[in-house]
Amino acid sequence: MSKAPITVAVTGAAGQIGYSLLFRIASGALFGADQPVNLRLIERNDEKALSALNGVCMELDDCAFPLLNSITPTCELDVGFQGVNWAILVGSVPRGPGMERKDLLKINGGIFTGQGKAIEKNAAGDVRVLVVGNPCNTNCLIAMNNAKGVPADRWFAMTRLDENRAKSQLAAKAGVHHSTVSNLAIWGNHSATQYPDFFNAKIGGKAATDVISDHDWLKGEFISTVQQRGAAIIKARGLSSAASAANAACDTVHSLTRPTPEGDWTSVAVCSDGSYGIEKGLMFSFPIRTDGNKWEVVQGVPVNEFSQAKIKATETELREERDAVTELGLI
Ligand SMILES: NC(=O)C1=CN([C@@H]2O[C@H](COP(=O)(O)OP(=O)(O)OC[C@H]3O[C@@H](n4cnc5c(N)ncnc54)[C@H](O)[C@@H]3O)[C@@H](O)[C@H]2O)C=CC1
Ligand SMILES: O=C([O-])CC(=O)C(=O)O
Repeated sequence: MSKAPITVAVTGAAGQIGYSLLFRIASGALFGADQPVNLRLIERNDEKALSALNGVCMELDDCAFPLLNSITPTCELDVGFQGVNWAILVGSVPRGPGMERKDLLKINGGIFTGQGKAIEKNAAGDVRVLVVGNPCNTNCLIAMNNAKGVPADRWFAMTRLDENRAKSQLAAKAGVHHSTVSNLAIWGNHSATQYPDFFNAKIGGKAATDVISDHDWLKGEFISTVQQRGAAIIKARGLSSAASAANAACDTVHSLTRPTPEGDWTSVAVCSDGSYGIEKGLMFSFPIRTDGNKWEVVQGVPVNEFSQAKIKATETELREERDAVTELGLI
């Protein structure tokens, strides 16, 4: 191992997503085949959760991953976030059938105040944070506002699963492979108001609206399928999506740490700087580009009347969530 290891904290490490995610991180899927990693695995201070975490650590040991430099299982936030370069915040309660993700705010919101504070106190100077636990945009807002010493451009909430789902739906409709779909922006909240922007998406380099002639499908069923995909998986599996969520977390970190392919963009929720008229400070999913270190919201993406209405609706929901957590005293 020639490179210095990257230290990654994962909360909820013994949960469903953790069980898929940790093995991908340890095998090099996020940071590359020559990049060693230290894993700091955080769970609740609960006998069952810590026993499960112990089992996961045993399995990580049993993989003998060449890139895995160390594993630190803990329920102490000060230990878990010590010196971390990346914090992936998964630990929180998933929703059940019939719930919206924002119904989890009261249950999960409080987790992110303490974690924000502990990240500010203990993490490395270059820390970047990806929030996966739902409702992820507003949980990220809570953590960020409890860690004012960590710059706002280091905080991300995951909408990549929505981007991947939308690409897969468009590809299936067009009868092509999903790898040919690009420029798929998810705007707004990781919720039923998100807007998967088919107007700017491309299939094989052509406008998706030229390749797919059924515009009623694009404006209706396509959007609602992507918005409701999480609920559909909960209904089918009895549990929320875990492997695809872990995969999307890997994709997110991978995309944020490497230059974005020319002409394309990726979707992730970031702290709004007012681009596209979105209220500053909300954690809002935009099309972004990066050089692997510094990212920027892609400017000048055409937003027509239809898109504008959808983007406003998801912004309104995020304002409401922000107001709710303000009232709860979490920010
Ligand atoms: N942003 C996205 O696209 C997606 C987000 N999710 C969300 O991810 C979260 C986790 O999902 P699963 O892994 O399936 O749930 P899970 O219930 O299988 O695992 C959650 C784990 O978090 C732990 N945990 C709870 N509170 C904690 C705390 N304060 N500190 C550390 N660990 C804590 C639990 O002990 C458990 O092991 C849920 O909120 C779910 O809704 C799930 C899929 C996609
Ligand atoms: O739907 C849920 O609650 C889990 C999730 O965020 C997703 O699958 O997109």
